[in-house]
Amino acid sequence: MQFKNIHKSYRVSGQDIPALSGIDLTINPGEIFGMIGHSGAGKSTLVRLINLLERPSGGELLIDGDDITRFDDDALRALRRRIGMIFQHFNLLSSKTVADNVAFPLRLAGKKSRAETDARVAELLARVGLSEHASKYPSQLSGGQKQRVGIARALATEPKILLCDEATSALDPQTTQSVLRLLAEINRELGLTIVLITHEMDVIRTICDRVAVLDGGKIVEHGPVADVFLHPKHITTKRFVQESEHVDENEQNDDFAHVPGRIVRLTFRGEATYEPVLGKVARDCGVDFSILAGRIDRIKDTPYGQLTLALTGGDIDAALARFESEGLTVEALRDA
Ligand SMILES: Nc1ncnc2c1ncn2[C@@H]1O[C@H](COP(=O)(O)OP(=O)(O)OP(=O)(O)O)[C@@H](O)[C@H]1O
Repeated sequence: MQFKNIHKSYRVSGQDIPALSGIDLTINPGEIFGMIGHSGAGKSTLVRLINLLERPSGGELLIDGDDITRFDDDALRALRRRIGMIFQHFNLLSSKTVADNVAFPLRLAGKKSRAETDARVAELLARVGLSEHASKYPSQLSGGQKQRVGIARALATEPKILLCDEATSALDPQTTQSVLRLLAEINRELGLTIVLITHEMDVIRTICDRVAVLDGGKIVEHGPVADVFLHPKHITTKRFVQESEHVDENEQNDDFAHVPGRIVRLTFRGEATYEPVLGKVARDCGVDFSILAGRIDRIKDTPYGQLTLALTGGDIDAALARFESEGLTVEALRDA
């Protein structure tokens, strides 16, 4: 999927108000791509362009090499069957049972017999863990269960792409994790491309391979999740990272004002996270360290650690060079 210089404006009271400007982006088949941004950044607009719920005002949007903005009605209908979507508020039909909600897109497509539809619905409900709830109505389900119905319905027509519009924003943290696990499993097992938008860093950190940060209708930073979030460059990305880590960098710098030594941040990734590098290098170089801040976490399946250290004594330059040669990233936060 390729966005080429995509622009989108909305006409409001006779004026064109830009919502997206100059979006250039490639999303690879089979990846989970996240878009993060604050309210009004343009996330919903961007995701809704992919199935042409909104039309771009300019630029090209290629899927499998075809510019979908030029599709006629038939091609567009076929495209939409290849793209499933789930929503923040689930958008289930309240007067239909769980099974009928999931069957709905199959009946619309009109290609399957009754028996085939029933079999497909049973298979989808089993996949999302709702087999026992087939004859319930949406009002009898929890939020997480409703989103599972949404996922089963979105998968009914065997899409290649799944769009998730703030799909976990109405759910509590535990339910969010279980829905994200289900999405990751679907991505792995069905090879589906997932594009999700969110304002929550943790969602991106948990399942995305790559991320784009949107601000004011533009992509301000994008790349592999670990690169973008461990070494954020743009102020908006830095704020998302700080919010998710509950860290106020200014406050922290004030706290460190009275700590002697050179202050550095070390980032460990993958297997290096569990290596006893710190002690070894400190000993070899005669450097003392105090740990000022730190966290160990995972980005998707990869562990990482970040430590803020004050270094004193010994050969600090040699220690920093050793850290780098051991594969850690070293950022100088304050010279002595
Ligand atoms: N149908 C519309 N008509 C007019 N303006 C719109 C319309 N939809 C979105 N906008 C405007 O376009 C900009 C981007 O909105 P969009 O909904 O894409 O952002 P968002 O990042 O998804 O925000 P949120 O998380 O609040 O939904 C905003 O300034 C919004 O007011």
